[in-house]
Amino acid sequence: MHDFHYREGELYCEDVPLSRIAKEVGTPCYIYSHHTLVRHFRVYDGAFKNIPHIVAFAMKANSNLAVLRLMAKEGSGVDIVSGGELYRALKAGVPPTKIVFAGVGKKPEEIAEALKADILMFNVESSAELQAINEVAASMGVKARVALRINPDIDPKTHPYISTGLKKSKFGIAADRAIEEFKAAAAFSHIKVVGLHAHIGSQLTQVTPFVESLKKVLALVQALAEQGIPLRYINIGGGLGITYSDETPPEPKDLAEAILPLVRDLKCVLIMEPGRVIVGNAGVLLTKVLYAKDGEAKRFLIVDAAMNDLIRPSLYDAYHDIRPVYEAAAHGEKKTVDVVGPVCESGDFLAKDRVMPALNAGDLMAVMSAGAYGFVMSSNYNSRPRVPEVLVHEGQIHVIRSRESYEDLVRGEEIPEFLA
Ligand SMILES: Cc1ncc(COP(=O)(O)O)c(C=O)c1O
Ligand SMILES: N[C@@H](CCCC[NH3+])C(=O)O
Repeated sequence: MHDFHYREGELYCEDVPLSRIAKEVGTPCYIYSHHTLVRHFRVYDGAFKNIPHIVAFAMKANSNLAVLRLMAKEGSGVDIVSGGELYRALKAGVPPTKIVFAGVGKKPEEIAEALKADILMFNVESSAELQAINEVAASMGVKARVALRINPDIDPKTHPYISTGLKKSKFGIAADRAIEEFKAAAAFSHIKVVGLHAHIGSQLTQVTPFVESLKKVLALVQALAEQGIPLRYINIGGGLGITYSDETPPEPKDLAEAILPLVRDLKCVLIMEPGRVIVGNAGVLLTKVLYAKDGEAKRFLIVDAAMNDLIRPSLYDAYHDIRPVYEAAAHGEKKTVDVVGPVCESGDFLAKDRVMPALNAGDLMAVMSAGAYGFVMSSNYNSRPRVPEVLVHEGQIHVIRSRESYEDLVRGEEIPEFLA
């Protein structure tokens, strides 16, 4: 995260001190580095430059319009999972020719919207969905391009909540039923089978599960070609992990090195759906200590951000590094603390039993590695307005989503006449 660094004792994002953002925008807020976002995209995309490929950024990780626009400008496509994500992608100017649509529960309206936009393809997760897509396409007089998402039954060795390619998972079609499903798909009047998709999980820290999954995919691609169903696209999903604390995940070039020899001679376009690896370490959540409280057993730092702003610690027991904005504090006395928010839940914490500098009320701190699955998973729980998102670019602070107001909180709610 070298665009987030200490300079003269203070934490900066690129050339902007975080204290300036706190002053101008307030806390809590999400802060993204434009420079890091672009660099991460280019490193990933560049690793695969020797073969025909599409990077379809998994926008579920961060779907802010400005982030999507900058990705599109870099040549990225997107992996979407809902009509809402399609709407955002189109609004941000992502070309439909680079949009792929995954998810186990696509609704007929969403399928119609995607067909109308003429997206590249649907990643189909069941035979019932295939039928639904065929019906919607028939009613619109078009043919839907699809890839079947297979479940390769590979253990990605990550958190169980973010494993997606095991037999017991709800995602994809069992690999041993794939040929049968592909044959059925090819027989539909309004379906054109163009690819095969597999995504086995998120925050992967080893290359081996990717390779094992790809080997299963390639065996199927060959078997399908022999049965007269040639495929043009192979989608290996996303999932590359990042360093939150001491993980040492492979870099995109390591992934490319392991994968390219296996796919080089195929006449296929490789699609990849990285999310976290592009945006995770390009963002932080800036928060302020409201109170320090010494409880019976431990010390609590009560901050103005909470589980509704960043749910990963509460949901997955995920580790996010926390750094004081003023470096002097980092070198001061350390204590074991819980960093907690104001939400009325015991599970509302950003760090538990963390040995960290003894900060006090008014101190600013940055929750690191919060660019992926941060703001997008935030909620209004406890009627807390969602926080702003800020993009730093060439010394400027751009508010790319403003802080919600109390009016925003009640938008769409109504008290019916009979209660008047
Ligand atoms: C189908 C699909 N593609 C891509 C991704 C992106 O994953 P990650 O953010 O781990 O790269 C996900 C989420 O795990 C997914 O479900
Ligand atoms: N939300 C998860 C990742 C989910 C991946 C979705 N396919 C996380 O924060 O780690």
